[in-house]
Amino acid sequence: MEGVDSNHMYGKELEVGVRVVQMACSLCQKLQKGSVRPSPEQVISKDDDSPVTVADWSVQAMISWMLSESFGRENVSVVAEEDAQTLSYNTSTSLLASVVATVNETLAMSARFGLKGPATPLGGSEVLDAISRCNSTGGPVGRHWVLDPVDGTLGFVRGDQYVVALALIENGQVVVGVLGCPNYSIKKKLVNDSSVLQSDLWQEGCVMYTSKGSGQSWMQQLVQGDGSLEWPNSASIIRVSSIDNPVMATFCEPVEKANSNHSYSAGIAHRVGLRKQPLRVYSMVKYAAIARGDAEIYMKFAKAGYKEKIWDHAAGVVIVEEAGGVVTDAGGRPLDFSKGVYLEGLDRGIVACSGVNLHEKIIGAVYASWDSSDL
Ligand SMILES: Nc1ncnc2c1ncn2[C@@H]1O[C@H](COP(=O)(O)O)[C@@H](OP(=O)(O)O)[C@H]1O
Ligand SMILES: [Mg+2]
Repeated sequence: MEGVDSNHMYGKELEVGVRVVQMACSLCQKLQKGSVRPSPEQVISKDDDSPVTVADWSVQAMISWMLSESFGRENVSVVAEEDAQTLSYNTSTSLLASVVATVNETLAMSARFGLKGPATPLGGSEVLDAISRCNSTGGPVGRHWVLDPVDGTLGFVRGDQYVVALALIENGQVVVGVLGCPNYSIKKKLVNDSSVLQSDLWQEGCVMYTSKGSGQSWMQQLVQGDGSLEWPNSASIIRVSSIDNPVMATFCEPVEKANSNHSYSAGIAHRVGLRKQPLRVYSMVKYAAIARGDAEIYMKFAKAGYKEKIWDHAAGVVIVEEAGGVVTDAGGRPLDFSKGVYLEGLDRGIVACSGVNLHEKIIGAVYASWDSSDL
């Protein structure tokens, strides 16, 4: 029951990745708990209408700074969701001050997570610089970290599921994946009733991680209260579900209709004989649910023209694969992380399954039904 140690390939990258994601989860929980939960005016709408909060910027700044410290600034290329533009406006002084305070409060706890923080607190320009350094566009050559500081920002704002997702891509392949799931308890299963996800589960979240080729994915508890992170640690190995009968299988999909066509996935579900109601969950927690066997299928069919970004999938895909699952586009081909910020060439949608039998059935149903759909 021991997690990977530093002799393992990508050992240092994985170790630093888990430590910073644990720290980021702690940051998010502090913001989400009680009084400092973002009020509506603290949730800013981006150009694509998706929300961004102090948590998104603070996590990105903190992780960017830590990666630079750990691996050397000149060696670190980060592809991440946020930029520093809004925060740099003259009208954003108080927003920037909140981000700087949050980042410094978190960095001050570095030792508990086995990391070294700055000698003196970071100033505004250092925080802005750490955020804007994450402007790499990735690509087929070299090492690129891929970060979604808060995936499922809507879930975060609503006190529901969200994740901190960090991955490392090397020469176009995802080689390390870390998913911090602050509201996804190690013990409790996901249910459709979001009222069960309220405050009693805070502090019981988990972090999942893997490195490519290890043949295993791990799960550990979030560091609690004033606790500290041990490494190597007592993480548990997680495996996908062994259910391959569609009648018994659970499928999950995005909560938001705008992000995936619910009626098309319902048609696929009917065709392959799935009986259970879909489990609608925000964020990459859907990948986490497949990896640890809480669900068997994840389907996402975005509107034509929407281009999936690598940070919304990289960490989840490698964790599901190493836990024994299969992830492809809806045409059955592997996702291509080598083309830059987007999953270029993605065929119709994304299908993640606990095993090949269910996966073949879903892909077959897509081929059989696509032409008669309005997608
Ligand atoms: N129109 C759209 N279609 C599909 N996915 C979208 C979308 N608009 C945003 N998304 C992505 O869907 C993610 C949320 O996933 P889900 O719907 O599964 O919870 C968002 O991540 P962020 O919350 O990090 O912006 C965003 O990247
Ligand atoms: Mg996202």
